[in-house]
Amino acid sequence: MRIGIAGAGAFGSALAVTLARAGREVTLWARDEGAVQTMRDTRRAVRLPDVDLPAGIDPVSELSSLFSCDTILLALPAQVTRGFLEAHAGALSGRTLVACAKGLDLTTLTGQGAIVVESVPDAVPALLTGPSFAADIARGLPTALTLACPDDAAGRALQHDLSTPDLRLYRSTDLAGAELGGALKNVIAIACGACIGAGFGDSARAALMTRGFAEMQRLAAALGARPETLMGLSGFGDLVLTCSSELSRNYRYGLALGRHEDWDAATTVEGAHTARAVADLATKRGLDLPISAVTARMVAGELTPQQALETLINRPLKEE
Ligand SMILES: NC(=O)C1=CN([C@@H]2O[C@H](COP(=O)(O)OP(=O)(O)OC[C@H]3O[C@@H](n4cnc5c(N)ncnc54)[C@H](OP(=O)(O)O)[C@@H]3O)[C@@H](O)[C@H]2O)C=CC1
Ligand SMILES: O=C(CO)COP(=O)(O)O
Repeated sequence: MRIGIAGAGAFGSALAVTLARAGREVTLWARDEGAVQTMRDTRRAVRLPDVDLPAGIDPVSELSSLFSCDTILLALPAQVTRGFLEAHAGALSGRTLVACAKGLDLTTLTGQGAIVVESVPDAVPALLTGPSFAADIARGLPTALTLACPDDAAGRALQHDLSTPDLRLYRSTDLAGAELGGALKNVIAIACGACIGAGFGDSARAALMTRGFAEMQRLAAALGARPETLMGLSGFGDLVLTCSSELSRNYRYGLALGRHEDWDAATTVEGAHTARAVADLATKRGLDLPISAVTARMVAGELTPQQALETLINRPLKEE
């Protein structure tokens, strides 16, 4: 069985590496012909420093090679997934499509699993998410993730196809819960980074993580997720990792906001887009999500971290 991966960024490359090390044949697609040629010539990943590509990985720039795979992992930025799937819906018909991005689509306010369902209705939709840095996976460090697939039988097969000796996959049928956990934690990670960057301290960060998790649960429940999914790897697990490690781009972006430092706009920071989407969803559904709301306003340059803190701490006192 050959596994296709769309996107040879950090995550797509890391997944390709762990799968190929476990003996799977992998077609790794990137849009940039030059990058593909470099990978073929050097057998090194272009977006992951010092990572060798095992022989089982075939880097390609022709979409036809990707579309010949029965199972395709979508490791593109969250705002790119829908356009990619809609443009190629015919060629992707009937495939198993595993969304790997973590973010809500800004135009439709939908998660990555729902995008697969809507864009390619006759595909088998699935989602791979949870606490994992690409660099850790590529180094062969132990990692546990959630594989969500509404079709239990297809999910069981996929769990075996995508698990490796270093990558332990837990199964779920709750696509909505898994996609929301991975997307929403990025917003809270930006808030936590800003908190530490501005010097508000570890206690304040713990409060943001806890109250941020309450917001994640509130929004996810309103959108039909199962509460227990948010308690697992895709929700709580990824929240802990992303809010506490400088390996996270979302957290580092927050640190830069807190320190009033410049940030490279080309870096993938999913939480910046998702913060806006969450603010829109909260307005539409009449939900109170104060940490996400101030984070969206910080990202938009409408609030400084100090103003965001004052907004949160001066809210009316309430029961926990
Ligand atoms: N990095 C990580 O540790 C993890 C990342 N993820 C998630 O994976 C997703 C991707 O992240 P990551 O791989 O790190 O991001 P990167 O920034 O490393 O890579 C993004 C990739 O997407 C490609 N790309 C961007 N726009 C397009 C487009 N319009 N059409 C085709 N390809 C495009 C880029 O190609 P080009 O180089 O040509 O611009 C690049 O190869 C994110 O949602 C992230 O949250 C999940 C878990 C861990
Ligand atoms: O999702 C991730 C860890 O699970 C990667 O986080 P960043 O996108 O913030 O780097």
